Amino acid sequence: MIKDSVLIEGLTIITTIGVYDWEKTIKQKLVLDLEMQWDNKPAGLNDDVTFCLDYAKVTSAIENYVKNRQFGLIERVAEDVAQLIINDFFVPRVKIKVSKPSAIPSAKNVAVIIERQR
Ligand SMILES: Nc1nc2c(c(=O)[nH]1)N=C([C@H](O)[C@@H](O)CO)CN2
Repeated sequence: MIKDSVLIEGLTIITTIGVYDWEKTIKQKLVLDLEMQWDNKPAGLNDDVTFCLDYAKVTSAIENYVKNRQFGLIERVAEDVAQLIINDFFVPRVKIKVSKPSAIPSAKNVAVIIERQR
């Protein structure tokens, strides 16, 4: 059982997100927090980037995917990003929090959290 992970925290992406018509004509901020299960031992022992889950490459893939699409629910963003990480980066398990901090003026934040595995 692998207990190691790679994190990406506070990843801010501006995109088209929301269920209402007025939201489909504007861009809003999402913030993603990710915990990706990964065995960090080979990378650590060899000090070799080829063994690691490269958080820079994962970040670029997520940014390119999310900012160039239109979504209704933040749940959909979470599901799509989970599948991208599992399928393209061979991550066995991922936990994702998607926040939409501007959604509810009287709330500091709203978010969903999902966990998915290959
Ligand atoms: N669980 C969710 N509830 C709501 C969402 C959502 O994405 N997930 N979205 C909206 C609207 O788009 C809202 O953000 C507009 O302020 C409402 N509820």
